[in-house]
Amino acid sequence: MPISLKTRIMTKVANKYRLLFWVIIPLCFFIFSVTLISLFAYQALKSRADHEIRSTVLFIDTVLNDANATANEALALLGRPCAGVVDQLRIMGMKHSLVRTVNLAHNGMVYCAPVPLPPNMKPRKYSSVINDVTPEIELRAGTLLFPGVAVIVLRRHRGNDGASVVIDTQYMRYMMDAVGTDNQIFLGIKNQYLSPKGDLVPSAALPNGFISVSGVSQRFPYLLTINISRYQFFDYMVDTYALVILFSVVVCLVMSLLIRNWLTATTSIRSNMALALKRNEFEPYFQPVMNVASDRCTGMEILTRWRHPTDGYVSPDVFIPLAEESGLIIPLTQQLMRRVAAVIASSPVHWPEMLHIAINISAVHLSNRQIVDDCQTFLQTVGDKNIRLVLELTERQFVDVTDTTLEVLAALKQQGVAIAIDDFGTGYSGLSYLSKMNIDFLKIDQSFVAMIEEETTTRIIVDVVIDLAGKLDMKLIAEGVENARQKAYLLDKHVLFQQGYFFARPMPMTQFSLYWREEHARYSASPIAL
Ligand SMILES: Nc1nc2c(ncn2[C@@H]2O[C@@H]3COP(=O)(O)O[C@H]4[C@@H](O)[C@H](n5cnc6c(=O)[nH]c(N)nc65)O[C@@H]4COP(=O)(O)O[C@H]3[C@H]2O)c(=O)[nH]1
Repeated sequence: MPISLKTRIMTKVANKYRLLFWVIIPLCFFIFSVTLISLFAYQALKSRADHEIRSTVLFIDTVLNDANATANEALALLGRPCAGVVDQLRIMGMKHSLVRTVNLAHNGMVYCAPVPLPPNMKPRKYSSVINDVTPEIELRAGTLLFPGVAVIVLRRHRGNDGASVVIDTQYMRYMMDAVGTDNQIFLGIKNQYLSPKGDLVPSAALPNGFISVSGVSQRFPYLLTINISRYQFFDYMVDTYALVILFSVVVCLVMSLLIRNWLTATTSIRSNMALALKRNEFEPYFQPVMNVASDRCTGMEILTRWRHPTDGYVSPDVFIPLAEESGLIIPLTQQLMRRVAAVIASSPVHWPEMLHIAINISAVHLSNRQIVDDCQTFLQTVGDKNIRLVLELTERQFVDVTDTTLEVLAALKQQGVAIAIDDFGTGYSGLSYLSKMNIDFLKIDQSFVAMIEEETTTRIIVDVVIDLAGKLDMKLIAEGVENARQKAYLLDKHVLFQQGYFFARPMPMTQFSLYWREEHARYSASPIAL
């Protein structure tokens, strides 16, 4: 059957999109690793900011505690004439490096300050809030004497009188920097924020961070906020995880290269396969199956070989799965059957006993009624050459036993075609599956035959497989027999039909014709049944 237009178009489209994988898969991997790295960086920055805030809160609380103690001390001076206490206020201010001045107020108006107020300036009125427990704090852009330098004013009240302590924020900001942060810490009191530069920013104008972390003091009514910008975040990520990012880029490139090479190879195999079919590049090889009791050839397994004109030998383990995937397996098998039938038909040899010719078919073939016609054509072509056609179905592929499959199997049986399960012991078939499919032969997989020479415990597996096959009452063929010990062991277990390099390797058509003639000449006398 010629390769259908649909198959050709589908193969072309599949090949085209397949190539995208070498870009998509590494790209997905890269996106995944960058996402993971970003999550790590996000978590690391967040917990670093948390830590910075906790340390800064501790520090500011200490400063405010000192200021609060000073204010409490100053409260004791309330009511006394300013001239008598102003020196004490000065000394109190000097005790703490961050305290700029200590003032006393009466009826909400400052009446005593260490530095005389300019005569044209009225001191600010005290807040009406009277709270003896928590001191009141307030941010100011500057004082009357130093208008451009932001301060915190802490007040303690006694009725409408009170003491206020003015705290310099400049040192506080230096100290905040000393916590070792690159992040921007804002100190929020009431509706204003003190920026790291010393400006006062209203809450609404606070810049939005990509990551925002806040913390409050348990003791004083203020808030600290760190806003980490997107730029800072990426900067940190690139700085900290540069090696990991580089590593994932290298992995992506290598991955992309490997996938690309693999895809190009398989894609070229795929597209070459259609051409190879047209050019008859697939060749049947013949591997004899022996009856070891009589040492005679009773069958041949047909194995496809592809010798590409430029790429050389391509293993069936590579091109058969690709042919199955792309739908080329059916035309490939049909071509093979035609060629094998033609070789047998053209040979002058007429095999004295029934010779089994086993063709490998894929599971998909059984759900296609075309196989019945193909077998019919094969049998008609070989005519009276005394050939029994065997279809070998690998156990590694699952066959969905549908009504069509059963119809196909019944039709094949009627034609006298036998069914063998290849690679028995490695795949899907359960007992009910085998009985439904009406199987004639089981081929013990070569991996079990290889176990024969291993330790007794491993060899038990071979015995179990042989026993199971025997109990299923099917004829057994062992494949992959490579030496006399394996042959003898299998014979001892009554596995008479054996195939493998020990007897003969798969051979091309020319060699097969010769082999066939020789075998025929030597053994045509005594009949053997398979
Ligand atoms: N180590 C060892 N190997 C041995 C020995 N005797 C035979 N072999 C190899 O074992 C494989 C037996 O074929 P399989 O199990 O049907 O396994 C086959 C079969 O499943 C598949 N295959 C080959 N030709 C076709 C085909 O035309 N159609 C389909 N659907 N599958 C095919 O490809 C598989 C591999 O085929 P090959 O490479 O030809 O490999 C063949 C054969 O060359 C031995 O003594 N020792």
